[in-house]
Amino acid sequence: MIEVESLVKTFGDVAAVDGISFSVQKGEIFAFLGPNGAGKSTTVQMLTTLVRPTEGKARVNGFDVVKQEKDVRLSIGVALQETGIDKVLTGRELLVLQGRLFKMTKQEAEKRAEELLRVVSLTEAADRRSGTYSGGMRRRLDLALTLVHRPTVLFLDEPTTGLDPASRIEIWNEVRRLNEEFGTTIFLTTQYLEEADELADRIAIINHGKIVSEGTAEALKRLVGGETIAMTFRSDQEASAAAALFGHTATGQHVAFELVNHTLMEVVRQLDERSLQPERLTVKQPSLDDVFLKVTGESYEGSVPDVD
Ligand SMILES: Nc1ncnc2c1ncn2[C@@H]1O[C@H](COP(=O)(O)OP(=O)(O)OP(=O)(O)O)[C@@H](O)[C@H]1O
Repeated sequence: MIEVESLVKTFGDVAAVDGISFSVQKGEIFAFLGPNGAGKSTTVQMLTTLVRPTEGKARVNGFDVVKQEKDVRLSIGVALQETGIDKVLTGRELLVLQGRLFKMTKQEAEKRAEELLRVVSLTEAADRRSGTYSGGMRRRLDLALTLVHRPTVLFLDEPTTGLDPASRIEIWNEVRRLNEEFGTTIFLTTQYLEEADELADRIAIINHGKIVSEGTAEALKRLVGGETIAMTFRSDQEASAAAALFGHTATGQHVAFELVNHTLMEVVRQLDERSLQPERLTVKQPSLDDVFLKVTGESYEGSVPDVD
């Protein structure tokens, strides 16, 4: 549905997007994950024909984004970072208007509005002015507006940036629903590792205009190794004895190692057999933060503003 080959966009000396290639299959949710200024919006703008690539090729729904921009536009839905929704009209009125812009009859547009209000759970608020909606509701209305003409590919540029945690979860549910109910292919950008992890079938990490890693969340996490176990014992002696059982050394009362050669159950059983009881035991899964650090050498935290 989306094929991108060596795509480049430069602004003066700045390579905002620096030779990226990837493809997104039909029905997939694909996330572009990266910090501020990584090149996410510029990529979305090229794929949605709003910005012309400097070099490279991209096709969306089989249409070339430069040579067939009109066909691309008619087959996609786009929700950009800033929602430009009129505040005076109601949610329903805006949806009907959008349908009319896509040349639907009044009846068709009204029927479609009703359907979409249900899809994004705004039926009850349908006849209120959209200016009275919360941030989350406005984003949901924005999603509905992008769906009026039944696009097969949907582009969402940072759909939850600036939203509170509860509204973010609402949006996630809607995005999943669209994908499941209509089989819509979704390309989304996000600064939030958690969001990519929650929603995406596949993730590409973008940094300084380049894709630095790509795969499922699971595969990306495997890059940085497996689970790690961390234990704290009452004494250094106990910690040393416990560590030695698994071929490791303790640091004071602490023992930590990756669960490569032993399962968690084996570790617990062996400790129990020798009456070694840790005071604390935690098992940590690798996170996408760990992946980001590994593939970019930079910490993800600190590059992203807090939402709440
Ligand atoms: N119109 C423009 N003119 C000049 N430079 C630009 C323009 N648009 C983007 N850039 C630069 O290109 C780089 C990538 O920007 P882009 O907006 O694509 O990043 P992003 O990953 O979407 O970040 P954000 O989360 O802040 O939107 C940045 O360094 C940005 O300053």
